[in-house]
Amino acid sequence: MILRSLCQIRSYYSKSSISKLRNIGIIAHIDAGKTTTTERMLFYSGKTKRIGNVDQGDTITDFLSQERERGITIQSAVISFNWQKDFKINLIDTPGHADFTFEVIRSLKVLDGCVTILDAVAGVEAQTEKVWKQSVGIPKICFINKMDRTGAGYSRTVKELIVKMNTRVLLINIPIFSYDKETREPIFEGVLDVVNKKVLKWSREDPNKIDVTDVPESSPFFEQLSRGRESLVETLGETDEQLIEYFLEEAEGDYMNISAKLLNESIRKATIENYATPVLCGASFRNIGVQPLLDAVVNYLPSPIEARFPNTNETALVTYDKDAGAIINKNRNLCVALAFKVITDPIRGLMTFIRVYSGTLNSGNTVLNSTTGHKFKIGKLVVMHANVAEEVKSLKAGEIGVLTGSTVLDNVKTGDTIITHNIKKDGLRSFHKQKELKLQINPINIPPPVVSASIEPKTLGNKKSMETVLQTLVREDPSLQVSVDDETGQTLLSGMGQLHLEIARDRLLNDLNAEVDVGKVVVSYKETIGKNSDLHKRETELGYKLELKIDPLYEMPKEVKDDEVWHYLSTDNNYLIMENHETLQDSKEWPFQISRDMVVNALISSSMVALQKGRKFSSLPLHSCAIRIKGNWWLPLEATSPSEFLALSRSLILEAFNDFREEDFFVLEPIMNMSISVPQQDMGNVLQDLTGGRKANVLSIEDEHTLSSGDSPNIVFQKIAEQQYLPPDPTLKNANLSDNTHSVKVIKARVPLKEVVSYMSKLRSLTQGRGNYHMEYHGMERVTADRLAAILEEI
Ligand SMILES: Nc1nc2c(ncn2[C@@H]2O[C@H](COP(=O)(O)OP(=O)(O)OP(=O)(O)O)[C@@H](O)[C@H]2O)c(=O)[nH]1
Repeated sequence: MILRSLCQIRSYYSKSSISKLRNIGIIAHIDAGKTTTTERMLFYSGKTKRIGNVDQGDTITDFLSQERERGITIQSAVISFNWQKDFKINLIDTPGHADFTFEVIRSLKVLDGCVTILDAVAGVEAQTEKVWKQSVGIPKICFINKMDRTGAGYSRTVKELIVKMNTRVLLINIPIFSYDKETREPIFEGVLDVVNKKVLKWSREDPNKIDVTDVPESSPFFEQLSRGRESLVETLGETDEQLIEYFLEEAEGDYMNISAKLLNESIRKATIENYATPVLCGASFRNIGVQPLLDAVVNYLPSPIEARFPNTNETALVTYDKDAGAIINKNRNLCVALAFKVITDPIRGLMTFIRVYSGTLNSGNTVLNSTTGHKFKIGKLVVMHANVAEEVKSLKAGEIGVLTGSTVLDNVKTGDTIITHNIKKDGLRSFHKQKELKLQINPINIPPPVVSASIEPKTLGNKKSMETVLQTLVREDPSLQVSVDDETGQTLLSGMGQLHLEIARDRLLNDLNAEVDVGKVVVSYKETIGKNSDLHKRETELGYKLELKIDPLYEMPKEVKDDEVWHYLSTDNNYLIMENHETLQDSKEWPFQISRDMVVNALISSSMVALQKGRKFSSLPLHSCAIRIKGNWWLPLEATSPSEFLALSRSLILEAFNDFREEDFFVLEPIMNMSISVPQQDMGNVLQDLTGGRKANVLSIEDEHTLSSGDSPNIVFQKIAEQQYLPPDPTLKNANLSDNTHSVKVIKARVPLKEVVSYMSKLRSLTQGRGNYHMEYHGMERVTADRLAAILEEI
């Protein structure tokens, strides 16, 4: 039997088009098979006529030359396709490497649901754990991929999932195997569909062909099916009383008598409420299991009207209409969208990806960027199918599309909110000034950069064009930072890791044709202060008054006191703290000609310049400092520009810095959390190398599939994992667990980044190419005395 959509579950929910939209992301650890699975999804949906392969570098979503060369995803691609005829899926394939975490975070912001792909051999890996935690609140389904590999463990992975992610699971399908006639080795060939009570076996020759059979009592799969159903109903019953009622009365206590329709409704509810995670399995590379996964996406993940609304700066009343989608503050004319990604296409130019949350965005509309306060007219709107664009007249609530054209250039950046009128091309005036025009979807936090490289123009004549291409690069990827040293004039490009900067370098040289020299990747060190400055005050004849001091910021307070406001100074854990104004706090009137925002911005700007300069001890930017402004500042009522106030604050901050002497400064370095997988037999060598020259602080050593995960395990979920029905893992039966050569250990350690910048080649040589590691930023710590001299030399 040949089927496109296996379950063919007719839609039982509302038929409006928005209810048939799914904005989903594929998230996982590097190499779990995200791109391979996406390619199959595109093929089965009819979007492509042939299946692309990562290993041959011809996939649809990894279309950048660097992605194809390296076989990894670097930027998240957005692609739209249909499933079960009229469901539309907007899918984002996100990168798995930790250096591109920001790319994942900004995608998560606009997703309503996620598919988490796990490698059945490796289980729940470090990056999956991290992304899972970052996507808290977003409903997920799990796909256990690579079931065809030796050492695949379906049940082992499910157990890890429950314990490490603290989630209940709903086993939608279970793997089935045939056995090689000679070796008796298990061969993965399909799934037992627990919901629809079918066995599905995929043809090896024809990727479209599936053999679908019933499971009568005489079938060898019957026992697994009935236990699987029992487990499913029991888990769902804990939250769905109606299902239990039906089970006891209509189904006469027989798990087999509950219809697929009813089960699917209950699974959908449990998933959207984040009560449990549906789990499916397959081997995308062998084209097994992808169609049921697509069915699960439309059946279980939320549409935009069921998804949670993102946090906003002002409280917004959000109601949902089945046709119009989200309506904010009962204003049906209000369109709110978020720009979540900017790319520069060689042909189309600047493209700004947006997600519409409420209302309709029409091409040609005048819009307000509520983050910057700029108004502008938008040009053409398009919807992307990986790198192919389709022009559309409008984008409705829930949809993801792209703003194109020159008007976008300086008007929108990643994280900005756009407001416009649904119908009128220029209807902004009809909105409430404070309520609607001030509304912002909370910005995307950018993680701090930890490495940098110098960039120099090849000739002086190339300087201007270098600045322009660097601007393009940072506009596309705000997790890259460009800074210029005032004194030496040197430009530094900083990023999340070595790979991040290597990719940026390739992009600069090959795609943007920049005539520049890029220096070696070096660690970004910072410095901090060990004591408070005195209080510095000044009053000028013109009537300006300011009083401030500088404090070290060892730890952020859990809650900010009522009598002060904290402003984050964009990076390096620095803050401007403004104490409540002694006179202004009780009066509603703002007496000055210049606005409150201008005053705050002047203080922020002078603080940032002073802190960035550092250069007290070792010319490094300052980190973890707070500039505290006393509440008695003043400026002439008639002043129309903040420039005097800016100059005063700048000189007072520099004066306060003069209180510190050399011994009051400390150099800080980035410390990384590492998770290193090594064969047991090589563990001694790897540990010796880590704790010796690399100064690692080893936190734990665990078996690869340990369930403790190093953190304090949640007893409730450990119990749930013990009670969960799990079928046997035939592929693990033959594995000799006492054989050390096959056992993999995971070393968790904290290591200074400097000591592991090019660790991969060393690890590979210590483990004959079998070791692997994952690392992520932990925080900044003081450089130990024994390493300080060497580091100062390096700077
Ligand atoms: N045996 C087997 N290999 C697979 C399967 N799925 C993917 N692979 C292989 O695993 C490797 C990684 O696959 P990708 O699809 O690039 O993984 P990814 O998660 O997209 O990787 P990044 O984008 O770099 O994070 C490739 O060599 C694939 O051919 C599978 O089902 N079985």
